[in-house]
Amino acid sequence: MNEMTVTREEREAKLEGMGCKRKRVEDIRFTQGKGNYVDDVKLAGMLHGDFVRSPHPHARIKSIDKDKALKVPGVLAVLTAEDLKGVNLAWMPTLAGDVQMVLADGKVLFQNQEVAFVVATDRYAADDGINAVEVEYEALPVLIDPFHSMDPDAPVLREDIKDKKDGAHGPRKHPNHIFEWTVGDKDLTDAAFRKAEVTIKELISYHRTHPSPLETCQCVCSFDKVKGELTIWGTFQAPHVIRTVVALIAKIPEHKIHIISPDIGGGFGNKVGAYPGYICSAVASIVTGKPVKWVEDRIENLTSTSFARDYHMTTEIAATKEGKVTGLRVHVLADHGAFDACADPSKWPAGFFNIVTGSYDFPTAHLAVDGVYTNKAPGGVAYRCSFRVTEAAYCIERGMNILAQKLGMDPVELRLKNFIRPEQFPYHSALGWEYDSGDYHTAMQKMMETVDYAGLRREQAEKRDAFRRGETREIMGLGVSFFTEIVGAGPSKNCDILGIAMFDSCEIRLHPTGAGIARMGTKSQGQGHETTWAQIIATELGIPADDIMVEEGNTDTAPYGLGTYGSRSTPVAGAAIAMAARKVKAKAQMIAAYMLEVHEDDLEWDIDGFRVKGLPEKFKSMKDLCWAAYNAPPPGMEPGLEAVSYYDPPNMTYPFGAYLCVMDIDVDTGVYKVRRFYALDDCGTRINPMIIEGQVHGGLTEAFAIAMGQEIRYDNDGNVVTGSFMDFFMPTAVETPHWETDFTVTPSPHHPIGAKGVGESPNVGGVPAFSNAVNDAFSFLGSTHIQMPHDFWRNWQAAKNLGVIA
Ligand code: PCD
Ligand SMILES: [Cu+]
Repeated sequence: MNEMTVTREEREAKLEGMGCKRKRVEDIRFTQGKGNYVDDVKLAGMLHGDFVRSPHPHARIKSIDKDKALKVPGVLAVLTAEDLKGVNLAWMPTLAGDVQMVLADGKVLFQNQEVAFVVATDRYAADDGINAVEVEYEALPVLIDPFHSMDPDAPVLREDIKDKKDGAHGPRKHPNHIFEWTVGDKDLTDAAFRKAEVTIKELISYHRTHPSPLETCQCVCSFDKVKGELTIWGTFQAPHVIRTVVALIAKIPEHKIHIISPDIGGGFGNKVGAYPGYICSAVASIVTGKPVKWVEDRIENLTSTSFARDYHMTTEIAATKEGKVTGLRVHVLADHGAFDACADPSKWPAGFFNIVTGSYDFPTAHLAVDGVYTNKAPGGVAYRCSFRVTEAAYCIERGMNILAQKLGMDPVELRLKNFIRPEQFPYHSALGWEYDSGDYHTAMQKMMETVDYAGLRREQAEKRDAFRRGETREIMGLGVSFFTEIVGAGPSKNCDILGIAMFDSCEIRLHPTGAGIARMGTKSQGQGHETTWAQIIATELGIPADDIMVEEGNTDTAPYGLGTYGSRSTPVAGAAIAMAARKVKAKAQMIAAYMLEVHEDDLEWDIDGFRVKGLPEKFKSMKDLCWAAYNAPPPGMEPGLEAVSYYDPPNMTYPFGAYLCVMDIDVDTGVYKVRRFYALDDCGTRINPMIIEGQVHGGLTEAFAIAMGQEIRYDNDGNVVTGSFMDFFMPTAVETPHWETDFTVTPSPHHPIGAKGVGESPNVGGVPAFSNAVNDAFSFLGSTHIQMPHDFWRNWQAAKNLGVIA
């Protein structure tokens, strides 16, 4: 038989299945400039829309005069909130149960808020039109500091709900209060603190930042009046959700809405939410009968679409003298900006922040989160954050270091002492999660051995002595972080978006010659799904990955799914892919049994086909079975070979990792050098090790950016002072450190292929590693906690505050 002349290894290798460092198939077009992005969509007669934006962070709108703008050559329409009211679209629902202005209705609440939408024949005309719109504002007092948002005399921001006593998540304490969310056992935790031998308390702030993908948010809307159909090409991470939301709010039947996410130039959570640009373009297309394109510029992206973080976490840990943790108490003040447009699953006002107990066995914990309004842009969940997990990991990883310092213990030793032990999995955390699997000690041990942790600590001790003797002005920091992520939203029992359950899907159709197409409800924005999804199918079905075309992002053809964010694609859609493949395989097995004239149970799977147990020469390859499925199926069986799976995961997955950053800081200038960065990730079964490495490199670079300088900062008057790449730190290859990656493999017990997500992990674990390195460097000078971002200026400032420079 032909198959027998090649070795099993060769047959296996030819598939390029799971575990293979398969080259990214999408990069063939990306590296040749042949990607097809939203801005590449150019339709006949297409118009361009752009926004008049508010220079004021808080002001009443006294009047909007569009007359002059409408006289500008090329300008066809100017939309304001008054126009949108006619179609009931002046406000839109947010994913967090709040409502948000599409165009400023009576007042503006943050700088650069959308006030009017100008539609013109080209972008230049639209811009001239914008300059000609006359808006009269009456400035109002500005609220920027979240710690003052609930002051008795604070300006009331949301007049639309000022008398509403109840919000989407329970009672409100103040007109600027959004929600209070509490989890855990308060009495037990308070008791643990009363009994504690050692406690720490620190305000740990995670500043506001922004995902700023290379490609900004954009769309092209085209309404066909004759058919009554609306087609939208957009930078959507979740195309099906957009379709359902458009159907619900625009009252267009869902089958007459076509959402297409073409190639996307990075998403990072920025492209999950719904923005005024989408609604205004759709309305403009309906009004003008022409396609309308809207493309955000960089400043608009940084200042008005989904920000990230802005969590202020008062963190307390109780412990014994020996360093065993006995309780955790955290209060978070969450700054949501002008509207609560957080993209968490709807039931979770603070996302999965209750993963804040981290990798440690806390017998009890209590968490309270207060969300408040300020005069800042809305958003909240984006930037490799998987629903506030980055904030939680930063909180506990800084907290553990602060505790170690107080106990005079090494931060690694403290962690080893408190880790959840392998035999405790599945582990029930004090704040309500069930961790699926983990082996933290092994991962930490591997990190320590690889980097020679003990040797690094000795070197640090010598350097500190030399510093004290005045022989050097450089201090050395070792930043340890050990994170546990929670990804794969999610089980419909606890996750939905506006009532839409968070399953995901895959449809596989094999063609007669043994090639096929697979479609999912997810949407790659650069992650490489076209490569990795085919690898899962290759291993499951014995068809070379090269013979499988992966298609995502078209709601007309893809099965319904919730999209790509929160590292959910591998845990949820990845499972659906395996399940759909197994359905296909079950049918193929029946066909093989018929062709080989044996009972199905007498067959065994062998790399790329079925063989009769004990009779190795009796074999049918998957390729043979594809042909037979269409052209010679067993009597009574319907032809064809395809299947679809909608997968509702039983639990989330809990990837983890051990990171170490070695940093040197010159105290006189604040200039830091990242000497070494080691990242060990455990994401269970690894589909493509090269893609994982790329994901980790990208995520660490973002973590470096955030920890070491990137910030969306407002001055006291409400001006965004970091609204362009002139001021917003965007590391290039020059600043970016070298990354060392490593791994352990602890499969997820409930996932069909044992895989956990990985895309977000490096940001979750990376930020605390950098921040702990800086803090560790300064700790021997008497400092406990220095605020991020740790740019040169702040490091220099820290040295000054500690009295080491005059
Ligand atoms: N075990 C394992 C896992 C995983 N993987 C791979 O890796 C990746 C990833 O994955 P994941 O983790 O599952 O995730 P996804 O879902 O897919 O994605 C998402 C993520 O992803 C990341 N990464 C990235 N990359 C790129 N390039 N771009 C972008 O944009 C991005 N973004 C970011 C973010 S931010 Mo959010 O949205 O915030 O929530 S979330 C996120 C893909 O490809 C996959 O397949 C493998 O291989 N294996
Ligand atoms: Cu996220």
